[in-house]
Amino acid sequence: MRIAVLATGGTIASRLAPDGTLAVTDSVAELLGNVPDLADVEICGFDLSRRPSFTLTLDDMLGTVRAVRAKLAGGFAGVVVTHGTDTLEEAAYLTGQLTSRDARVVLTGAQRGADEPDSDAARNLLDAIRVVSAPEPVGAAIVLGGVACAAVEGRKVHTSAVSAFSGGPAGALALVDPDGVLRLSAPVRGGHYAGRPVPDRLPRVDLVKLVAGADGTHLRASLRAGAAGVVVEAFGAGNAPPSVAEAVREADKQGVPVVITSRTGAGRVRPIYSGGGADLAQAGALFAGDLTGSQARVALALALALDGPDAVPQALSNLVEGRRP
Ligand SMILES: NC(=O)C[C@H](N)C(=O)O
Repeated sequence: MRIAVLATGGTIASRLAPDGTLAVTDSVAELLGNVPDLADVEICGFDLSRRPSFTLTLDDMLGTVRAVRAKLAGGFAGVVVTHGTDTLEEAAYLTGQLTSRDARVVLTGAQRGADEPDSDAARNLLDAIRVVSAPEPVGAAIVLGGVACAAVEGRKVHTSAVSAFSGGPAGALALVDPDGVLRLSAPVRGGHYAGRPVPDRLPRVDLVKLVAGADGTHLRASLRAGAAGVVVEAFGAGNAPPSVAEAVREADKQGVPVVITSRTGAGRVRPIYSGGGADLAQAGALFAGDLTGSQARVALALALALDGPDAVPQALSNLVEGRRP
């Protein structure tokens, strides 16, 4: 089986500089230098960039998705992307929606630089290759710390631990260790835009997190900055005070969709509270099920780019429910 490894940078390709900071240094050849030969797996490496992921935009990530698709179309059975973990969840959500749900595509990274004595860099890359080349495809996934979770479910949940990614309520797709891959479940969502061209660029979509006492200031600032959509990480089951609902009404009048998620990070948002979520819905806000704020932001950008503003409510509901067109 031929596997392409696409390197974009991140800690997995970083080393300690003399001043104690981490900087991206390694090429894909150096990353692959630590990977032992695996029976029946031929690996080809490609350098896409050498950047920490906190500098990447969604448009940069679209470039990675184009490269993934090109390798799959060009005869590779699977693709591994090495990536910084800080924004891996955005890259994975984009990749997972723009490639088939059961594609052999795995994103990985590391939490400790390649030259730290207890680095997880080499192990994670090897695990990613094990998962992407497993006899039974696991589906588009994030692999770190011995766990595979669906690309469209994963979120970074720890700043420094090697088990930094969780599939959230959807859980794990598989466990991976030197004995191989133990499949646990199949992805239920993802692949929604697998049959569509990768957009040239994505519109600006902002994410506004609410704190106690918050008002509509930040939502209005996003409107002034030209956002084509805004996601709000609201309280609890999707609540916000009346001053935010007022700003939602203004956005609605301007034709800018506002999407409600929860800052809790798990569970569904529902417009059930009078003076809270019910008023947001009445003001025109859409509710994004159980998507996290950063997942909903990428989902909304994709929906605006590929379905158009009028179709956003239906597209968002399909993305939340995992319905494919
Ligand atoms: N662990 C990591 O990869 C974090 C790094 N700052 C990055 O996202 O590029």
